[in-house]
Amino acid sequence: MQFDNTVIRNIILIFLGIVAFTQFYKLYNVYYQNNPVTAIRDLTWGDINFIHTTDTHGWYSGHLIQQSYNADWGDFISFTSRLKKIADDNGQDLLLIDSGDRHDGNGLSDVTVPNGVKALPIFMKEDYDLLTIGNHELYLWENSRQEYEDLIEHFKGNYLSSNVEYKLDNGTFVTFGDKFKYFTTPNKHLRILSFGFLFDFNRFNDHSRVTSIKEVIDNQPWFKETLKAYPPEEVDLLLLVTHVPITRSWPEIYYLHSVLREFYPDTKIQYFGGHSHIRDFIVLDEYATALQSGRYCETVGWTSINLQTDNFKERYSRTYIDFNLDSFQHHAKISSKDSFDTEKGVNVSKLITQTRNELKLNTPIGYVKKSNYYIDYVPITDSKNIFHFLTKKVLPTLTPDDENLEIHDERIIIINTGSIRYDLYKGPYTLDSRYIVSPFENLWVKLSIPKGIAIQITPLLNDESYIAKHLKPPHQQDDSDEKNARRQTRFSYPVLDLNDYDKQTIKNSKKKKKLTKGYVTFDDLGHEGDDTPHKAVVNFPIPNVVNSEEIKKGTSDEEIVDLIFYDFIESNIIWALDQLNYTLPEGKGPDFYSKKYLGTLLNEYIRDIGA
Ligand SMILES: Nc1nc2c(ncn2[C@@H]2O[C@H](COP(=O)(O)O)[C@@H](O)[C@H]2O)c(=O)[nH]1
Ligand SMILES: [Zn+2]
Ligand SMILES: [Zn+2]
Repeated sequence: MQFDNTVIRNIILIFLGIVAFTQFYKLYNVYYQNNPVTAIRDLTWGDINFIHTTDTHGWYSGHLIQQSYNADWGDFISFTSRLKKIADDNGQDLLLIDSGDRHDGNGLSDVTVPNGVKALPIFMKEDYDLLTIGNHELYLWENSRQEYEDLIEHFKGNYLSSNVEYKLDNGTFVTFGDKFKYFTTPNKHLRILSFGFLFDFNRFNDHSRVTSIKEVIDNQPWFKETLKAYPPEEVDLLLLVTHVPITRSWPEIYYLHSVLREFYPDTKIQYFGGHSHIRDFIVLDEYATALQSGRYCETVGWTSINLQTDNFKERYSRTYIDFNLDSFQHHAKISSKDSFDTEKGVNVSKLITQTRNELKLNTPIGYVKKSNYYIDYVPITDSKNIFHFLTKKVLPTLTPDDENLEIHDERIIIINTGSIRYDLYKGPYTLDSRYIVSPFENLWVKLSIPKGIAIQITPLLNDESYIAKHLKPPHQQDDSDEKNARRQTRFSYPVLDLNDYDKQTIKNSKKKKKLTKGYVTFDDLGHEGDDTPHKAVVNFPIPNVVNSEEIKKGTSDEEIVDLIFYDFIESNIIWALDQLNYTLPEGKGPDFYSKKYLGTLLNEYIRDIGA
């Protein structure tokens, strides 16, 4: 068989092309091994440096099935102790700050009575320089009492709370810790005046009291007297440890800042925020910034300040450190785990394991076979959305505790979406999983009202008014106006081009095989704050409330139906009825319906039916 030269030449060319491509692909991989796009971005150190945690919500075991957050509290303690050594060796200061919310959302804190009794001693192993109180320390008296009797005693003088008080048995109100602290840092001898604030939270238990920041500033003389007692020439840095979102759409920090600037026109001011569970960094002016560090031990926040430079860009740095060992060891500059571990850190990790065994947190309840169920990684209409799963499958299994209770043929069951705290992942569903997803132990109550009224409640609560806004997942409370404002207008240091961000994110997402999913944070300093580049996780919008609907077609609006909801959102339901000009019959408040918590319903559904 005669082959003409062309065919032979083509075969050789194809062969050479395959060889060249193979070589190129090998070189491409070698390049990425040495320069992986997931190369961890280094920390920038300054005269004074801060490690910040907030909204840990009991996640001290770490995330057992998420590699990106595989470090536990013992590893975190080893990490901060290594960083302290680096700071001391360089004559720099490093302060550890926590912004509260240490309960609700993890079996380690929530499975005990009272909540937190085993988790808080683990939290307290970390030597925080300053910490404050979150709203989750105030829903239940038992948690407020723990703060007052245990944490404040333990953190002597470092627990600041300028607008929250605790009621003693004799009825007098006292400060949770101290209203302010004036101190000097060990290495740079910086003189710091610090305060601790909580947002204007009104669901505090009757053994506590929150006064709004504005009320404290305007009507409690002690605050301005303190500012006058420590004039600018005696203060190198003002430090505000808060459980307040720093986002521009939440005004409280900005009011506080306007007053502080009256007394301290150009003193450096560092704010730490919390509550809305997002990573964020805001530039308030050229001598003031605010850092917020996510949630659930997914993030360790970092910010540094160079106090001497006149150049804004050299003055500040911020990093959101993924809560994992690779990141921790990278920033500690210690490649071997054995050398990275500290005795205290190892002992705390052992205590966590021992506590988890004692609490039987890994007890299997069932198995999530079919899918992951996400809070907002997929739209609410998607069968893989957890609210879709709960409203279609789980809530309809709720039955009244009293079988003699008067009930009607049709019913609507409403939950606030903020009551669901984390995605539900495929795999073993354990006692821990139940608290991770649905930790709150609210009673179900019932109102029997005309169908025409009942079907309007959910849409009404899902408008963006303030009263309803606090019912959705915290990170979704940063409303879309704020997100858009953040993307279009930038503070003048530096002016960021929105397109840069989009280009970078699209570029990153094109390297999908090299990037893990995770946070891609766009803040006032740009989009390279995350220490580990990720492929962005999408957050679809989530409403304030969702409901299951067991309503028949064709029945009239006057038909009486049962509206069932958490007692936690009773005030919001009553508000909605008022908005609808519906008056409940005399003495017909909500009736008790069931004390089978949603978490228990979920357990039974997964155990008996499977998900
Ligand atoms: N159904 C319930 N939802 C609750 C309860 N306590 C709090 N929440 C929800 O959490 C957010 C606040 O969370 P945070 O971590 O940002 O402080 C709140 O707005 C509610 O949506 C509860 O007992 N039951
Ligand atoms: Zn929180
Ligand atoms: Zn909070």
